[in-house]
Amino acid sequence: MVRNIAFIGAGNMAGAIIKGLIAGDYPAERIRATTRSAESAQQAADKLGITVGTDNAETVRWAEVVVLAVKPQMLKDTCEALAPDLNQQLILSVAAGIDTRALAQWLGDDLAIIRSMPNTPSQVGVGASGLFANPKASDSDRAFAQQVAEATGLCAWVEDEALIHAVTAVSGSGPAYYFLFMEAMIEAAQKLGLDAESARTLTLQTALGAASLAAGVDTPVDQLKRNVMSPGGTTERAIHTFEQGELRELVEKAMRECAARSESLGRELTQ
Ligand SMILES: NC(=O)C1=CN([C@@H]2O[C@H](COP(=O)(O)OP(=O)(O)OC[C@H]3O[C@@H](n4cnc5c(N)ncnc54)[C@H](OP(=O)(O)O)[C@@H]3O)[C@@H](O)[C@H]2O)C=CC1
Ligand SMILES: O=C(O)[C@@H]1CCC=N1
Repeated sequence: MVRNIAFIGAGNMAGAIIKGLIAGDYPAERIRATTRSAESAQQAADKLGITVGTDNAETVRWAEVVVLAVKPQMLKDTCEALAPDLNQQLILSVAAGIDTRALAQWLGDDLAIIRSMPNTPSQVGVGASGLFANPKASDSDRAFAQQVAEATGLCAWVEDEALIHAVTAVSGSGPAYYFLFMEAMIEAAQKLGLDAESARTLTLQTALGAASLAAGVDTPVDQLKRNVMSPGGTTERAIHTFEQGELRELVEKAMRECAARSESLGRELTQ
């Protein structure tokens, strides 16, 4: 299914999705985007190979699908300015925290609105998105949103919108947790004596290998972990150190904080 898609915002997240779509052979001439400044529009156009302008109204009138990809703090003003130019386009919002009820209030009550919580690995085709559709979205709207999400990776639907907060804590923000872990491993590897390049490549390949293995076999991750841990061996000492440092509790706490921030962001910005 090919529809004219307008991205309002062409930053990190929109750029990741657009790159994924184009890599999956979605026709570039059916994708346009806007930014605030002519300078950033030019930069995004050069980077993405699509038309990028600064005229939201014109771009939205051209579109059949409008993807809201500005920061949540900008969303209310952006939506209210767009509302007069909407004519039953499907709305896809990637903004954290802002629910479909608020979006409908700002954009128009009758609109089909689908929220997507994607992540930046979408730009290399390994994204993970959570999707929620309001009741106005048709099966074909849902199919289109799923097609966009699957062009950049995999997706899962939630039927309770509140679960988008949980999706944000897992996959939306999740890449940053792994990047932090990689950063910490690279730093520690250098303290153990490896040069910077070896520290980096060995860390990244290990992350890639572990994720590929976990995704590629049916074995549960705790068993995969045990497969690395020889009794009385080296890994056991490292894992024991993580457990003693209450890594699990810390991960749960961090993810609860993330979901709570998604909720409070929504409350703050939709009052
Ligand atoms: N980054 C991530 O990992 C994820 C982000 N998200 C969500 O994606 C959304 C965008 O985040 P991100 O891509 O990181 O943000 P960026 O700051 O990278 O991009 C924001 C973009 O919005 C543009 N913009 C701002 N105001 C307007 C406007 N009124 N009209 C048109 N364009 C406008 C900016 O243009 P200019 O440069 O000219 O200001 C810029 O291109 C957020 O709502 C975030 O919650 C969701 C999942 C993951
Ligand atoms: O940090 C944020 O608010 C956005 C939403 C999910 C990932 N980045």
